[in-house]
Amino acid sequence: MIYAGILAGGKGTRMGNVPMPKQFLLLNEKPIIVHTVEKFILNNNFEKIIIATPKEWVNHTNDILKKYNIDLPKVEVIEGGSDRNGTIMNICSFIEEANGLNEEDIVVTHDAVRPFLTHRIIQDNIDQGLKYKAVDTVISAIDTIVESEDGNFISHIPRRDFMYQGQTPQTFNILKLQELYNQLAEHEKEILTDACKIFSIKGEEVKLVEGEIFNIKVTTPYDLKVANGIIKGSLDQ
Ligand SMILES: Nc1ccn([C@@H]2O[C@H](COP(=O)(O)OP(=O)(O)OP(=O)(O)O)[C@@H](O)[C@H]2O)c(=O)n1
Ligand SMILES: O=P(O)(O)OC[C@@H](O)[C@@H](O)[C@@H](O)CO
Repeated sequence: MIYAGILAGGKGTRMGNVPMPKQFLLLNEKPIIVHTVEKFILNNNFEKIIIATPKEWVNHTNDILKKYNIDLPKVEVIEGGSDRNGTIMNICSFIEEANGLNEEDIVVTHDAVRPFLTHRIIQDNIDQGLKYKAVDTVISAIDTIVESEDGNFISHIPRRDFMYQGQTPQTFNILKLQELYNQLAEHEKEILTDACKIFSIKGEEVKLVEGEIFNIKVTTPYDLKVANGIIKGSLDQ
């Protein structure tokens, strides 16, 4: 079966002094998370869409799903984990307890705060996720990427045509993801900036699908301004 996991378990500390985690802030009069969930509801392939939020925001999330008429039987709100990968693992455990797991089951995980993903990106993740055990959504690096181990001097400049920037969705075979995550030592978990790295540090292949430059992650107050610009631009067209 095909599941969606919406990662909304963060506190949004880089957004600064705002009254609620950024996924609940309004973008064109609608919470960011609602924009995101609506994109997933439009794809009929999902058995369940599981949203994971901080414990104290579960009720609020259910309330806003009702308010925007997306409180469908296939949408579930659960408690997230203490870090992003912990949230993904909570979603996998929820699926396992609710429906059991078999070899073919996949989960399309997505940052709640990337509201501009497209139907094409979701479908490419599903199609490739059914063929490969892990899938990452990426765009080609635009700037030259400079590596510095001490923050003072360049240690390496990799070839830009080999460089990409990771976005989400990231899609996984659920049993394989659980197997690899459970093999990780604590020091390995600490260096994970996303879930595809769970596969890559274990030498497992991760298939790439093409993202979009506008599939931004709302992380800082500046990003919220950009996001408002993107929405306004799409309404003007
Ligand atoms: N324990 C966590 C931490 C993060 N996330 C989610 O992962 C996505 C991307 O993470 P990030 O932008 O870093 O979100 P925050 O952790 O909320 O932000 P910050 O690091 O600024 O506190 C967000 O949708 C966030 O809600 C999550 O589901 N569970
Ligand atoms: O929490 P951070 O912003 O450091 O990293 C999270 C991201 O790596 C992850 O959410 C994906 O968006 C892939 O970029």
